[in-house]
Amino acid sequence: MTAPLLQARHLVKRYGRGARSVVAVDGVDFTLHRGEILGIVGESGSGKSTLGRILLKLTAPTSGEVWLDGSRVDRLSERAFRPYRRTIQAVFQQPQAAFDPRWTVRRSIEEFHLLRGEPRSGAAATIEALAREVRLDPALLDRLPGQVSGGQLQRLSIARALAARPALLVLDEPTSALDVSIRAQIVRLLLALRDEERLTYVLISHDMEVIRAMATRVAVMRHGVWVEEGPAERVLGAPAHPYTKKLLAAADAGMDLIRPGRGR
Ligand SMILES: Nc1ncnc2c1ncn2[C@@H]1O[C@H](COP(=O)(O)OP(=O)(O)OP(=O)(O)O)[C@@H](O)[C@H]1O
Repeated sequence: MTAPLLQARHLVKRYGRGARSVVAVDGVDFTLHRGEILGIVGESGSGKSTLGRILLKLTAPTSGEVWLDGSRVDRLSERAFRPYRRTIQAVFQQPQAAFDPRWTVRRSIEEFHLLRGEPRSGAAATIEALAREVRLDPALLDRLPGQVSGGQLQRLSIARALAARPALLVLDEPTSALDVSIRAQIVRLLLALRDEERLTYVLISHDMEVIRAMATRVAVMRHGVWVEEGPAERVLGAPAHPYTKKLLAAADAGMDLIRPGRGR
């Protein structure tokens, strides 16, 4: 068996101090192997995004460890972490955040590509190939972010993440801002890319349908704690924890019990 791609060891994140502090992540442990899709579900405020941000090194854990590709990375300086920025990339709910509204999407992807240390020569061909990878006409690259649809912009943000040739994508509510009809297309695209690019995903979603369609493993998070974790079929088909049962029943009844927060 190959070494795990990602490991979390007893991660804790506390925001603030004293009586008013919030423990957003409360002792999370897991090991993720290549090719897996780990779905993380839980109500709004359960700590899913905070966990994703710790993995991406966008926020530091209060305690605990993150191991990427066999190396401990949570204590590294930004400079020392730079090579790992290629390994782990993110796709967020609002694709607009990945693009400068004044630039063509080509320029935003190109800048990102250069930031990742890729040479300028060949960048244009690479970026057009990336557009095709996400099943878009490269002509769209010359538009501003406001001149493409939400679904197209999410595809472009996936292309931007792929520009780094990552091994792992943290997908934080990647379909939640999209129309229902577009969601299925993005799910199909992400599944196809996982196979084509041998990717591994951490998938944060409040949408049980998306989790059902994609996850190979599911973790259920409540108040910062993983109350249940296991193979997707088992957790979704025969949940053991009462909270998981409650979430699944709410999803079956069409209730949006775990709607994600917006605008943070
Ligand atoms: N920067 C911050 N400062 C203080 N508290 C925060 C901060 N970010 C998140 N929190 C708090 O930490 C807890 C977990 O939030 P988090 O956004 O990780 O949950 P979530 O499960 O992703 O929620 P949602 O689905 O609504 O995005 C919440 O109580 C939230 O209010």
